[in-house]
Amino acid sequence: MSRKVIIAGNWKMNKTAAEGKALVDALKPLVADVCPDVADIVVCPTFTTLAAVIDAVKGSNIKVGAQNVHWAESGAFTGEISAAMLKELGVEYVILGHSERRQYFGETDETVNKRLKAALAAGLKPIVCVGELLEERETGKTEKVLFTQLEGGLAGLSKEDMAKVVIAYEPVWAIGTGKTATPEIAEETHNYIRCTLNDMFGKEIGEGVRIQYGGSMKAENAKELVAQPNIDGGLIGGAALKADSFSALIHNAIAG
Ligand SMILES: O=C[C@H](O)COP(=O)(O)O
Repeated sequence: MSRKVIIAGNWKMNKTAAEGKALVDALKPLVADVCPDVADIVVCPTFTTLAAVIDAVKGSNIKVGAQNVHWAESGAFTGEISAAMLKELGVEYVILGHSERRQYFGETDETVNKRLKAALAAGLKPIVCVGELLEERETGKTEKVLFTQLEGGLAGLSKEDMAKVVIAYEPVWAIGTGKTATPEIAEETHNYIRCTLNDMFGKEIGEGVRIQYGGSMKAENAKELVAQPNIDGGLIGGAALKADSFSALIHNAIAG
C-alpha cells in the first residue's frame, strides 16, 4: 500500500511568534514545489506561536500542529489547552506522548490515550509518539516497550479512528543526540510497529497507518530512512528550526 509521506517539524520550546512567522515566511517559497498529493508538510510551534504561524501559512502547502492537548473539554485545569481551543485556531495536527512529555511531565500511556480520544473527537489529526530508552534497547526490551505503549496509548480506538492516526517512532537515545538509528534498525522497528498495528486493528487499517521516524533526522540521512518500506516520513526537532535545513530534509525525504 502506498502511503503519503508526512514530515512534521516539532519546534519544541523554541521560536516566539515573530520568530515562528519569520521561519514560515522563509520556508514557504522553499517548499512551494512540494505537491500536497506527494507529502504533508507540518510545523508544530508552541501554543503561543500557533496563531501567528496559522496566519503565515495561509495559501501555502504547510499545515500546522500543536505539541499537546488536554483531554477535558473545559474546566479547572490551570495551564492546559483543550482540543476545541486548538480547532478554533485552525490547528490540524497534534503531537501526543512525545518522550519529553513522558520524561519531564509525567505523561503515561493512559494519559496519551485520553488525549488521543479528545483529539479525535474534536477532529484533530493525532501524531502519537512511541520509543524506547537506550537501556531498554540494550537489554532487548524494545519490542516489549513499544507493544505496551501501542496497546495502552491506542486502547479502545475504533478502526475508523485508527485510520486517522499517525505514529511517530522516536528512539529516545536518538533524540537531539546526533545518533540516528541506522535505516536497518529503524526499518526493523517500524516493521514491528506495523505488524503490531495489523494485529490490533487488522491489516486493512495497519497497512495504511503512516509511521514517522524521529531522532536526529536531517537532510543527510532523510532519503535513506524514508526509502525504507515502513518509514513514511519524519518527526523532526533540531533540523526543523531553520528554513533551509528543513526544506533540504523535506526534499531529500520525498526523493527516498
Ligand atoms: O520531535 C522530534 C524529535 O524529538 C526529534 O528531535 P531531533 O530531530 O532534534 O533529534
